Amino acid sequence: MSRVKAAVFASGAGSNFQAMLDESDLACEIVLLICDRPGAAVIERARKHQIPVYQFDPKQYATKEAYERELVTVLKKARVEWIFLAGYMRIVGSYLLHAYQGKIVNIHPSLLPDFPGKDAITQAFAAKVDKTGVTIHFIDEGIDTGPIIAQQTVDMYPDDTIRSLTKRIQQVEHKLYPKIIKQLVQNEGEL
Ligand SMILES: Nc1nc2c(c(=O)[nH]1)N[C@@H](CN(C=O)c1ccc(C(=O)N[C@@H](CCC(=O)O)C(=O)O)cc1)CN2
Ligand SMILES: NCC(=O)N[C@@H]1O[C@H](COP(=O)([O-])[O-])[C@@H](O)[C@H]1O
Repeated sequence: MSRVKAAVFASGAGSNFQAMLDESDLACEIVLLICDRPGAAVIERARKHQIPVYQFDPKQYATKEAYERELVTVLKKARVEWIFLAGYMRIVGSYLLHAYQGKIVNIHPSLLPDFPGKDAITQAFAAKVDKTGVTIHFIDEGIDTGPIIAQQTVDMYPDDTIRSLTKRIQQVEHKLYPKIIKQLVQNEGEL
């Protein structure tokens, strides 16, 4: 029986995408990388693993729905059932949300609801909290407001820099995301 198919959406370095590729027992098959940033390092990671890449430039479209309609056509043609956002820096609009209701998951580098948005690590560092962490959640129309699936804390130390904190957070992400993906896919969205 063929595995459930998934797509990853990413905009940057792609270390979480790489962690999924390196996981031998992910329970789903990553069949497509969607990237909104031509030249992003994540694209080369996909190429090295012979994963098809669909690149798009949002600035070439009049509206978010216009490019999301194209994305959904590509996703459905590839029989994608799950979408995992991994450093995808676009707000997912209602068209894509409804096409994949309850099947779009995001990873965020803070203990939501603390520090939502694009610069969570910088926010936590500036707030001088003694711990932060990682959140994996379903997405909804809001930003980082969807139902939380899993969280793991990461301690902060007085001599931390943003770089050292980011490294520890991403070490947690690279273990937690593949683990949660496997559980979600095997349990059809339930944990
Ligand atoms: N509908 C949702 N979409 C996304 C979510 C979400 O929770 N709901 N999570 C984000 C990831 N993210 C932070 O966690 C985030 C990404 C992008 C933005 C943002 O303001 N993007 C702007 C501009 C992007 C750009 O200039 O490159 C935009 O897309 O209009 C905020 C938070 C992923 N998507
Ligand atoms: N707002 C969402 C957000 O900040 N996501 C964060 O982007 C990074 C992507 O790294 P990667 O490209 O190396 O996987 C990850 O740390 C992820 O938590």
